[in-house]
Amino acid sequence: MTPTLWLVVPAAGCGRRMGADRPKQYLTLGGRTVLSHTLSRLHAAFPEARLCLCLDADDSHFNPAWVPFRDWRRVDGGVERVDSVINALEAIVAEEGDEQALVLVHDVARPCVDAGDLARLFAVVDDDPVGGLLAAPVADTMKRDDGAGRVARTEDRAGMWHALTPQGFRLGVLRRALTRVRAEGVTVTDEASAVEALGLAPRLVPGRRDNLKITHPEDLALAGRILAAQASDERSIGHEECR
Ligand SMILES: Nc1ccn([C@@H]2O[C@H](COP(=O)(O)OP(=O)(O)OP(=O)(O)O)[C@@H](O)[C@H]2O)c(=O)n1
Ligand SMILES: C[C@](O)(CO)[C@H](O)COP(=O)(O)O
Repeated sequence: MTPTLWLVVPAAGCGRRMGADRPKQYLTLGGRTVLSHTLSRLHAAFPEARLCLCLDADDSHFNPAWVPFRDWRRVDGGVERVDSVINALEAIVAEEGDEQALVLVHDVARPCVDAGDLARLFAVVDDDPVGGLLAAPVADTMKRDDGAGRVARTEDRAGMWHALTPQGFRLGVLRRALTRVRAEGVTVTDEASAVEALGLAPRLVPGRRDNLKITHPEDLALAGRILAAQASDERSIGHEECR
């Protein structure tokens, strides 16, 4: 039997760096919330997946109408991202008997994720014994600061990648990795770091650099321009196909 595909969307953050009057996933682009855009992108790529949405227990902004999935459930987020994802995995384990179920974890703050990237990531992680993540090769020169606003040194950018999301792993591997780093007090900012701490090497799946994580105020307008450009490209491709 084909293992189930689960999508975990951490959406319980407060958007401190955005500094808005609400969590950034509830800011709007083109009249729709960031959360709605992100879930629509994931649903277009994986309409039959099962969704586990991590929301703050006191979230007063969420509207279930923004969830396009037929099979979805809400779990309470945790203090940190890793706690939110672990809460989702525990809810999945309670429903899913198969540790081989594939779990893709995607930030709600990444609404511009490309359908082709999603398809390529799924194809890789569905056929890999470890799993992997979308990532973009570093194209800028990278500086390490001295803590006082000056350059301490330039880092070698060869072989450096920006980790993006989704990041995809088998349920058993991911649950073991995240619970272990939390138990050991190891701080991780993505799922792949926890899997690496098991001594495993996730696959790097090259992804588009416009898979932006909305983090700072200027990112919102940039994400809006990316979404508009992607929509325009889709319309022009649609016209081409009609000719
Ligand atoms: N306790 C947390 C913290 C973060 N997230 C989610 O993890 C993703 C990436 O986190 P980040 O971009 O840091 O979002 P925030 O934590 O909201 O931002 P900030 O750090 O600026 O507060 C976001 O989709 C966020 O909603 C979560 O589900 N639970
Ligand atoms: C998971 C992630 O998006 C990969 O780059 C990133 O680590 C999230 O970091 P944040 O500080 O929680 O936004």
